[in-house]
Amino acid sequence: MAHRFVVIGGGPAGNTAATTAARLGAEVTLVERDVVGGAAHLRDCIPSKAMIATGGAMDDLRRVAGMGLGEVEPSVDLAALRARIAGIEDQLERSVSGLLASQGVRIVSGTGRLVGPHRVEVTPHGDGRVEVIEADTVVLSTGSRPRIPDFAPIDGERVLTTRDAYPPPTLPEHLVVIGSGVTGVEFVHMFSAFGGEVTLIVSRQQVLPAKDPEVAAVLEEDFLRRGVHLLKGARAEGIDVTDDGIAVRCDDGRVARGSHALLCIGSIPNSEELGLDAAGVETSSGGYIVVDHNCLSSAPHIYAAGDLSGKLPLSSVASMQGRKIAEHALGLHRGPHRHLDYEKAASAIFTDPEIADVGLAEADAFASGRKVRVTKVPFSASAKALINDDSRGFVKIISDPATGVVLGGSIVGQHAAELISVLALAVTAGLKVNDIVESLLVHPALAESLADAAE
Ligand SMILES: Cc1cc2nc3c(=O)[nH]c(=O)nc-3n(C[C@H](O)[C@H](O)[C@H](O)COP(=O)(O)OP(=O)(O)OC[C@H]3O[C@@H](n4cnc5c(N)ncnc54)[C@H](O)[C@@H]3O)c2cc1C
Ligand SMILES: NC(=O)c1ccc[n+]([C@@H]2O[C@H](COP(=O)([O-])OP(=O)(O)OC[C@H]3O[C@@H](n4cnc5c(N)ncnc54)[C@H](O)[C@@H]3O)[C@@H](O)[C@H]2O)c1
Repeated sequence: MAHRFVVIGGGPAGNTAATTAARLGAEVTLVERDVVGGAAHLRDCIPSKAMIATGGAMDDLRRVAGMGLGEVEPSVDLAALRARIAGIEDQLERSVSGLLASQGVRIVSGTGRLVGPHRVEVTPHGDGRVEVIEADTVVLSTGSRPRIPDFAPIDGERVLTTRDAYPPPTLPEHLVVIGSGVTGVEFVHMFSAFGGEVTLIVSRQQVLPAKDPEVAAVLEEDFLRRGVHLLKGARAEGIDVTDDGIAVRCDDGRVARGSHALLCIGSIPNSEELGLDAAGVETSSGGYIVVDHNCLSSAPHIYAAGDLSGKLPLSSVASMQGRKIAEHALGLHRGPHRHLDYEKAASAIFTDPEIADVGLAEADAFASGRKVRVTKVPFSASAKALINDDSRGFVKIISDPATGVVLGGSIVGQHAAELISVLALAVTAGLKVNDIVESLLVHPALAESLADAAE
């Protein structure tokens, strides 16, 4: 009998686990209650990037003077933007569903939960019959949802979670963004590019508190240039909805007024209704499933992946976890294999300029006393950056001074999210700075700055 592989949740984690397991010969069932492709993925990650791309196009048009062209003042067509976002979601959902179907994965539409160590119960939407599916392996990949504190009267009109904002019913004249992590700064960038006024409530003294201060400073400079109001050292603790807008009350007595408020204060895992006790699956105090390096939970055949696993909450990481789980469950780890190393995950923040990094951070190396070589070149020395009329930012490479092996790097500037792939490959494959220096790259190209920094 084929291995019965049951997945609850069809986001990047679940659908990659499903297609990989099917390719390896398992009999795969995928249970999804909402949207195949993933609610966080298709209703946060992707639309936020699509809206940022639209804002970026507007910024490019405003910059045409620098390219020797006449000035243009673009405006947003809200209906066209809404249709663009819906079109992208539809196309990606169809493409993921098509891939699953082509691999023979059975998709069951409904809400899944464990009713025993090897049994998953699915409650369909509407009047359908409750189904119980027997499983040899279960993958829990139900993702996360925006955290909504008691003080926030979310109405989807003026007080929004991120999922209400692609785009919101009306374009904010003045948006107050609460929270300055990755999500918060991307939204500040997005709505200021659309031409609105933006206030950002920053709970610490620096936006992106987890990032390199040098990188955060470049972003703050851009925000100030755009006229963004930064309320530093303030935590939101109340939101009042008035006739003509909103007022966000902060714990230090300051009040941020605007037309709309947007919560960007993190996510919580979808774990409460999964029947975890019925299968002996342990969770952390935050509700994440406790997993080992193979994403295996405290139950020997139940895995967790994606945001639910409490590791690095990125779509790219979720997919890789899904792939590794299927390979582990179906015995591929008995041969040579590479463990998932979260420290080597590349990530990017889609602001203007973009910010991307991978591997060891300079600050972490110094904090741990590790000897590293840090080399940095600005894009102002790049012919391509000058041709593009945007020479902001830099490339920084962290390497081992003894061996030359690339340990990490960060890039701030145009196309940083694409360029970081070269360093991600170097970090994963253990390449040396000389491998980059001796690669014959295209000229003129921004990637040449990587070779210059590796020199
Ligand atoms: C604003 C924002 C922007 C982001 N941008 C990026 C980015 O640029 N790059 C990046 O890599 N990551 C980004 N992320 C993170 C990324 O979206 C998540 O890490 C990723 O979607 C997690 O994948 P997942 O499979 O765990 O969860 P999801 O994508 O949420 O999929 C989980 C699925 O499980 C389903 N489900 C839940 N409970 C049940 C149940 N009981 N039964 C059946 N189905 C169920 C849900 O409907 C959902 O479809 C962003 C996140 C946010 C909030
Ligand atoms: N481009 C990308 O890849 C991308 C984009 C968005 C999110 N993500 C993923 O999602 C993860 C979570 O990011 P996030 O920004 O959604 O959450 P986060 O938890 O990293 O940041 C939330 C911020 O809100 C602040 N905060 C909390 N309560 C507050 C209050 N009452 N008032 C003011 N500030 C408050 C916190 O101090 C924190 O700085 C990221 O680490 C990343 O993995 C990725």
